[in-house]
Amino acid sequence: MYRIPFLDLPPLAGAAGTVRLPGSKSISNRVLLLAGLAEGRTLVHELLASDDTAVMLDALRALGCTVEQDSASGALAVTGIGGRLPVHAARLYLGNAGTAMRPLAAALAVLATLQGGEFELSGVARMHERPIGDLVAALRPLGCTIDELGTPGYPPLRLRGTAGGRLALERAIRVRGDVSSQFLTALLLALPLAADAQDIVVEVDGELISKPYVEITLNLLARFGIAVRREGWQRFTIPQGSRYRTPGTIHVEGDASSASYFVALGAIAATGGDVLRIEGVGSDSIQGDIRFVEAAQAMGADVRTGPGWLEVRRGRWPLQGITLDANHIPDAAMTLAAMALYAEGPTRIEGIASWRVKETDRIAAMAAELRRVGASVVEGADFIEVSAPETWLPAAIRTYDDHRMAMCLSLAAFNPTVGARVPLRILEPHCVAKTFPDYFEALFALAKADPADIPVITVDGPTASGKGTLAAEIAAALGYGLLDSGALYRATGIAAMWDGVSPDDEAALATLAEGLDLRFGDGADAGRTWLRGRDITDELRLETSGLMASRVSAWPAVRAALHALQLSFRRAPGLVADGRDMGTVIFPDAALKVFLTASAQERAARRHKQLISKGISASLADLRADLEARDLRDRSRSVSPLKPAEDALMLDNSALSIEDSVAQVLAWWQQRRPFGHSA
Ligand SMILES: O=C(O)C1=C[C@@H](OP(=O)(O)O)[C@@H](O)[C@H](O)C1
Ligand SMILES: C=C(OP(=O)(O)O)C(=O)O
Repeated sequence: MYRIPFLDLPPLAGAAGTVRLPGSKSISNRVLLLAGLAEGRTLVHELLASDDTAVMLDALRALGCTVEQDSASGALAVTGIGGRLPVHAARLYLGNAGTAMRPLAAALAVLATLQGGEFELSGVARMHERPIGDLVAALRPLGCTIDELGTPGYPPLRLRGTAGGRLALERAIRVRGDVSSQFLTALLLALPLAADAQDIVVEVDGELISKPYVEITLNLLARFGIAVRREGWQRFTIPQGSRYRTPGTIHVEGDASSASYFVALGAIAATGGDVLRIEGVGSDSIQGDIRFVEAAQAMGADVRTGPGWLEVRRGRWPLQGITLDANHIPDAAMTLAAMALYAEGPTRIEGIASWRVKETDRIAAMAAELRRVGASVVEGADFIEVSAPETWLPAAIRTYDDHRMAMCLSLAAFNPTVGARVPLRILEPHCVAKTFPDYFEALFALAKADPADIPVITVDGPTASGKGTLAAEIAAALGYGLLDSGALYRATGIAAMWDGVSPDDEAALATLAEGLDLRFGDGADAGRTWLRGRDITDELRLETSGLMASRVSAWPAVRAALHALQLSFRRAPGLVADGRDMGTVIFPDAALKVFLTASAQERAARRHKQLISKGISASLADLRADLEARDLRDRSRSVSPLKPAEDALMLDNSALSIEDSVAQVLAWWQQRRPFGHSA
C-alpha cells in the first residue's frame, strides 16, 4: 500500500493481464459477524484484509471471540460466542465501516437488552455524520436502551441493558429502508439472537434502496442456518427457533465492487488483442454489484464471464454515454461516472441519493473531481450527469478519505487512449485501505505506458556519497520503483567470482551480465536481492564486491549488456535510479537529475562508521585512499565516466542530514510537476 501524501500517475496508454481480487467487503464483514455470534469454529477463506474488516475483527476479539490463523488451511478461524455474551462492556472503534457499525449496533443492542451490558460504538469523524437514526428508531420500541452520544441520529452510540431484560417482539418491527439498506441488514443479522420463542417479523417502511445487499444478507444467513422468509421487499420473517449454525468452512468471493475498476479499465484500455482477466468474481456471484457488468456492456465494454472470472476487452470506442437508474449498484455506479470520461454523449446516473451519506458526499465529490480533469458535470439531489472533457487537465485529485474516489479517479490517468497526455495526482491514496489496500499496485501491474511518459529521477554520484539512501528515500516518498544500478555491477562481479571469471575478461564478463539471473525483492522483501536464487543482500555490500564492481563496470561490453536490463526498470508510476551514469547514459531524458557529492573525508568517515557499526574494523586513512583511487578510476574510464549530466542539479551533502537532502530533492521535483498550485 502507498502510505504517502500523494501518488502521481503518469499518462497510461493500455492495460492487459490478470488481476486477482481481494475478498468482498460486504461478504467478509457479514461472515465475520455471523461466525462471531454462532457457536463453534468457522474457517473463513479468502477473507478481505482491509481497514473495514480489521475493525470488525478487533470488535469480535473485544467481545470475546477467538480469532486466529488456522495453520493447516491458512484460513482465519473464528470461534464465536454462541449467542452468549462473555464480555459485558466494551468500547468499539469501527472506523468508517458501515458494515461493522450498523450490524454491531443492532446485535449489541439486542444482547445488552437480554443479557445485560454496556457497549459504546464510535468511528471516524465522518462515521459520526453517517445516519443511523432509522436503526435506532427500529430498536427502541423493542425495549433497547440506546444513547446517542453525539448528534441525535448518528454515532457514537451507547447500547445498554440489565440482565434478564426482554424484547417486545410480538408486533412487526418497522424500519425505514430509503436511507440505507444496512439498517434492515443489521436487524436481520441480529434478531436471530432473540428468535427462540417466536417468529420475528421485520417490515420495511418506504422504498428499500440497495436491495441486492439485502440479498447478500439473506444468502449468508442461510449459510449459517437461518432461513428468513421474504415477502417482496416489504416483509421479512425470521422463523422461531432460528439459531446460527456455523457452516464450518466458508469461502469469501472476490469483491464485485472492486471488480468494477478493472472492468472499466478493460473497456477503456485493453486494446489490440489484449485482455484483462479478473479472477475471484464472476457469473456465479451472490453480490449485486456484479450487475455493473451489464452497465459497462451498455457503455461498450466487451465482457465475457464464467464462474469466478471475468474477461474484458475494449468493445465500442469511444464508449457510449448511458442513462441508468443505479439504485441496485450504488457503489459500482461510481465507476460509471469515471467511464463517462471516455464516452460519447453524457452519462446520467440516477437513483443515487444514498451517495450523499456514504464515505463522503459522493455526488458533490465526484462532480468536483471530474470537473478538475476537465469533464462537464451536472449534479442534482439524486443524480449526476457527466460529459467527457474537451480538454484534459493535469489535476491533483482530492479523495475525501473515500476509497472509491481514489480508485474511480485513477482511471482518468488513461487519457492517452483519447489522445491526451496529462499526468494525474491522487492525494491521500492510502484511503483505498478501506476495501482494497493494494489497489494501486494491482493497477500498475496491468498498466502499459509509453516509457517516455514514465518519470525518472536520477541520482548519480561517487561512492559513499549516500546516493543509495537518498534514492531509496525519494522512491519511498513518491511511491516510485528503485533501481540501484550499482547492484547490477556488483552482482556481475559476484557472479564472476563464483564462476572464476577474471575481472579482465571483458567478453566473458559481458556474457555473465547478459544472463544475470537477478531478482530484487518487493513488498515484505523490499531491499533484498537474489542472484541465481541465492540471497546476496549482505554480500552485495561487502567492500570486495564494491571493488569488483568498479573493475567490472569499466568494460564497455559489460555496460552495454546491462543497458536493456536497466531500461526495463522504467515502469509506472515512476523510477528513481541511482548510480554513476544514470543521468548521462541510461536515462538521458530523466525529468530530474541530481548529482550528489560529499568531500572525500566525509565519505570516508561515513563508510568507517558504517563498518564499525557492523563490527568490522577498518582504518580511516585506508578507506579514504581506496575511495579516492576508486573516484579516479570511475572518473577517468573511457566509457560512461563518472561526471554530472549537463542538466544535473548539484547537491553537496557533506553538511546535510539525510532528511535535508531528501527535502531538497523533493522540492526540486515539485517544481517540475504540473500540480504545484493545485496540490
Ligand atoms: O450492506 C452492505 O454491505 C452495503 C450496502 C450499501 O449501502 P446502502 O444500503 O447504505 O446503500 C453499500 O453502499 C455499502 O458499501 C455496503
Ligand atoms: C458505502 C460504502 O461503505 P460502507 O460499508 O461503510 O457503507 C462503500 O464501500 O462504498
